[in-house]
Amino acid sequence: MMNLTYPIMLHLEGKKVVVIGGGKVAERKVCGLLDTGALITVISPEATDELQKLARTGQILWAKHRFCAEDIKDAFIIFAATNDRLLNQQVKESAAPSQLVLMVDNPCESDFQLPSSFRRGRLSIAVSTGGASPTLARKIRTRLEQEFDPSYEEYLEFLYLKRKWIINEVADTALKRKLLTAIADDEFLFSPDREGDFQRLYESMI
Ligand SMILES: C[C@@]1(CC(=O)O)c2cc3[nH]c(cc4nc(cc5[nH]c(cc(n2)[C@H]1CCC(=O)O)[C@@](C)(CC(=O)O)[C@@H]5CCC(=O)O)C(CC(=O)O)=C4CCC(=O)O)c(CCC(=O)O)c3CC(=O)O
Ligand SMILES: NC(=O)C1=CN([C@@H]2O[C@H](COP(=O)(O)OP(=O)(O)OC[C@H]3O[C@@H](n4cnc5c(N)ncnc54)[C@H](O)[C@@H]3O)[C@@H](O)[C@H]2O)C=CC1
Repeated sequence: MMNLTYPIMLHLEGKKVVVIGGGKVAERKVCGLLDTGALITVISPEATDELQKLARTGQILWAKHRFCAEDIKDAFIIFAATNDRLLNQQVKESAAPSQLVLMVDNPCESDFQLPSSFRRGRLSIAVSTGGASPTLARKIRTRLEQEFDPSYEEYLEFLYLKRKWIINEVADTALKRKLLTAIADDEFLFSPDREGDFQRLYESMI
């Protein structure tokens, strides 16, 4: 029986992430890293138009040369995303055991895999098939995007602010618990007046 993977949400602000290769797959991995605050470097003699644009606008660094071991010094995460299987393997071998390496053509020997994911503000939804079928992961993600539509972004912001308020202002543990459960009810998702509904709920409980 194979070991299971462990889902995790990483804070990457200020962390060095190196992507070896500048093709379509490298581009997809890079796009998923934008807006995380990671310091992204692409190592590749060639790069897609989109990667070149990201380099021009300063969102990533592009080192226009072939991989050498020095490139991954101090990297927290490394994507070996070239079309050369041996080179991808060599990247893994050049890395320290504590560095997280993903080889795009070798899931079994990689330290992690990427799920298919989307965001609605503070809400992240990620789907993994453990390498069985990235296409199915994408299909499920597309289905979930319909259910968890863009209205969730505002809803999550409401939940975030109200939860913070409740934790800071409500001392009674039982009432706190009741309020935190109540704000996650569908009623607030569909409400045209969340603030008013919350005030009424709060007053009915105190
Ligand atoms: C193990 C994993 C490691 C990793 O993270 O890279 C991996 C590995 C491989 N992918 C391959 C192929 C494809 N990958 C995609 C797409 C995605 N691949 C992603 C993740 C993962 N891919 C990880 C497992 C995730 C899981 O299982 O759930 C997604 C979800 C996330 C992302 O990349 O950001 C993103 C969809 C994003 C989205 O749209 O939502 C497509 C479809 C397409 O391009 O449209 C195809 C072609 C069709 C097909 O194969 O199904 C190949 C074979 C290469 C070959 O030999 O041809 C390998 C290598 C192997 O399997 O050995
Ligand atoms: N994990 C995943 O999600 C997927 C993985 N794959 C795998 O990913 C590989 C790459 O796919 P694409 O991006 O479409 O290929 P591609 O051919 O578009 O790009 C390959 C890139 O690698 C770079 N490269 C080659 N040798 C290099 C070296 N020594 N140093 C630095 N860069 C070097 C090239 O300049 C090029 O930019 C495929 O061969 C396939 O095995 C394919 C689809 C999905």
